[in-house]
Amino acid sequence: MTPTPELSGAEVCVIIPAAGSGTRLGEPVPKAFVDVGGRTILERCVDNIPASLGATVVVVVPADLVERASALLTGVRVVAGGAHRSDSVRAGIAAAGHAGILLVHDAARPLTPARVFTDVVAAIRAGHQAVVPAVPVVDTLKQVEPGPAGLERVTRTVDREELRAVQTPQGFTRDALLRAHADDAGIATDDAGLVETCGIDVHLVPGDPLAMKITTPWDLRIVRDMVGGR
Ligand SMILES: Nc1ccn([C@@H]2O[C@H](COP(=O)(O)OP(=O)(O)OP(=O)(O)O)[C@@H](O)[C@H]2O)c(=O)n1
Ligand SMILES: C[C@](O)(CO)[C@H](O)COP(=O)(O)O
Repeated sequence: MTPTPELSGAEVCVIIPAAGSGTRLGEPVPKAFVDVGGRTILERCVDNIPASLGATVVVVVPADLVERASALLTGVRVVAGGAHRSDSVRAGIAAAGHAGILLVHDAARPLTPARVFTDVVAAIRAGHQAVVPAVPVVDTLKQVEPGPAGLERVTRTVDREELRAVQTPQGFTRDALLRAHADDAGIATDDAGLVETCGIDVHLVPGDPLAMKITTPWDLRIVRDMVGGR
């Protein structure tokens, strides 16, 4: 892979979609604003972006929380998101200026190590258009169909050796991410999925267990235990 000269010094912008409601978490405030050990998930997420990237940061929050987020965070641009994750990412892209490398990083992954960010950016600078952190799948996976009396029926066991669980930050050249979102059919749960649909190759770097996403109350409990908070 030949490094792409125009990307070797390209500016990086990290877009943080944080406009979700956290339905599966079930807290009384939107997920990014939930407290973990005295600080919001969102503040922790922003603080984890390594300074060595020299990145600009765009945070996308629910429209009624733009002021609150702006007061909590310094040195970032805060904009209002939309109904779906991809709408919020598009609002972030619109506020990202002309950075040549765009990272999209869930606010819901507040413990992501710096190494994951730097590996993603290094792989983009090395010439890849789309780079995603991923971890092996450790469970045995079954494909199912609806069955009688509400019990699903297994149709087959999936070969987990061919599967990876993807995380964020997901990194893209500006052109790749813009193309993917211009064509968005609204079905992908991540940005790499939209990029794949455009026919652009997506490559993987090692993810990290600490880049786990807070989705359920159990995840929140784990993260609170890890930071020594309530
Ligand atoms: N309309 C939306 C929906 C999601 N997100 C963000 O996308 C990330 C990943 O989404 P997820 O963890 O699924 O968050 P929620 O959509 O809030 O969760 P749920 O599906 O349980 O409601 C989160 O940082 C979330 O804030 C967003 O910015 N705008
Ligand atoms: C972007 C993402 O976090 C990658 O794992 C994920 O796809 C978000 O959607 P989910 O439905 O909450 O998994």
